[in-house]
Amino acid sequence: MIEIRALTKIYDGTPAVEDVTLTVEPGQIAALVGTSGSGKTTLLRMINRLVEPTSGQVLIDGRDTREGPAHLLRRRIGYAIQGHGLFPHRTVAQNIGTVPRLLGWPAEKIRDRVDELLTLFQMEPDAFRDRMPFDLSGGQQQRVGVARALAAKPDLLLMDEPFGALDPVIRAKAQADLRDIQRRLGTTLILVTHDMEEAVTLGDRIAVMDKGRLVQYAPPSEILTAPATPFVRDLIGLDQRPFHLLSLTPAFALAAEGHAAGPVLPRDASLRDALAECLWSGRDALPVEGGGVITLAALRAQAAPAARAAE
Ligand SMILES: Nc1ncnc2c1ncn2[C@@H]1O[C@H](COP(=O)(O)OP(=O)(O)OP(=O)(O)O)[C@@H](O)[C@H]1O
Repeated sequence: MIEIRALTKIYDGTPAVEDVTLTVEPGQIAALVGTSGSGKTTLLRMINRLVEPTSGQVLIDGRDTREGPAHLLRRRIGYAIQGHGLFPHRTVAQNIGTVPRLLGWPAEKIRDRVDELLTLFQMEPDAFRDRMPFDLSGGQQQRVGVARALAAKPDLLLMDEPFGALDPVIRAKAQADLRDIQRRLGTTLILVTHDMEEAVTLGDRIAVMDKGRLVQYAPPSEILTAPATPFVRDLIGLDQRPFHLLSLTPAFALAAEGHAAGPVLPRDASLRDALAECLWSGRDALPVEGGGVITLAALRAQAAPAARAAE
């Protein structure tokens, strides 16, 4: 469990982060959102002490992160940033093996771990382990960056806009992969993002920052339907609210008795995907993989009442 208590960072008399308190339960994803300059990166970097707090505390599983040297703390915490930050003159395998090597893992164990992670990220180990970063596509570099952050099996992973540079298709895939891997490994994840859709689909809870302060910390559905301040409402974007709400629910959860013609919707597709498919194919109902159908009327009901309740 990550406990952030009254954390503050002051630069030249101006607070970048002010009195932030929040807890992230083990195995959960917290998404940090807010306008540019609201203190998200500073907050994230105080957790692994890349930035030293002016005051306040961070506890990881009850232990104050100020106990012991910062570089040892950082070996226990995965960290992935936008633009991946790979070492350009090291192979994919050397990049992924960076922290295990620092921790003194035997060479064979590191090799196995590198291959395991490459396989997990759907990059054939024989084809990729000896490549250099410049030989990879942007999406592959990004996945190697995340694999490197996960290499030493950290219980905690910090990510700062990890998918910011990716095109929408690769981005959606990378997000799905991350969620899958995070669930499988039980990693606690704190993620900075500019993208509300990413925060809604990945976050168990969303932390909204405004001018260095935490203004709301709640599950996505609550942020969307009961924004705590006008700032949070603006950040969500009122016109996007129904779509964000639909993104929260997988298709199988709304599938009801009935019959519908045409191609089947994957059971894990979101209701937003279902709406897009209805509109695009001109159908009023879609069959869902594994049984049942989703109707346009059900999608409308799902998107609307919660949105109206927030008015
Ligand atoms: N090393 C520093 N020295 C002085 N001021 C800093 C430093 N780092 C950050 N700041 C200031 O602290 C504030 C918060 O910055 P931070 O990078 O945490 O915001 P952010 O929400 O991550 O922004 P963005 O979304 O643009 O990355 C900004 O006003 C920034 O200028």
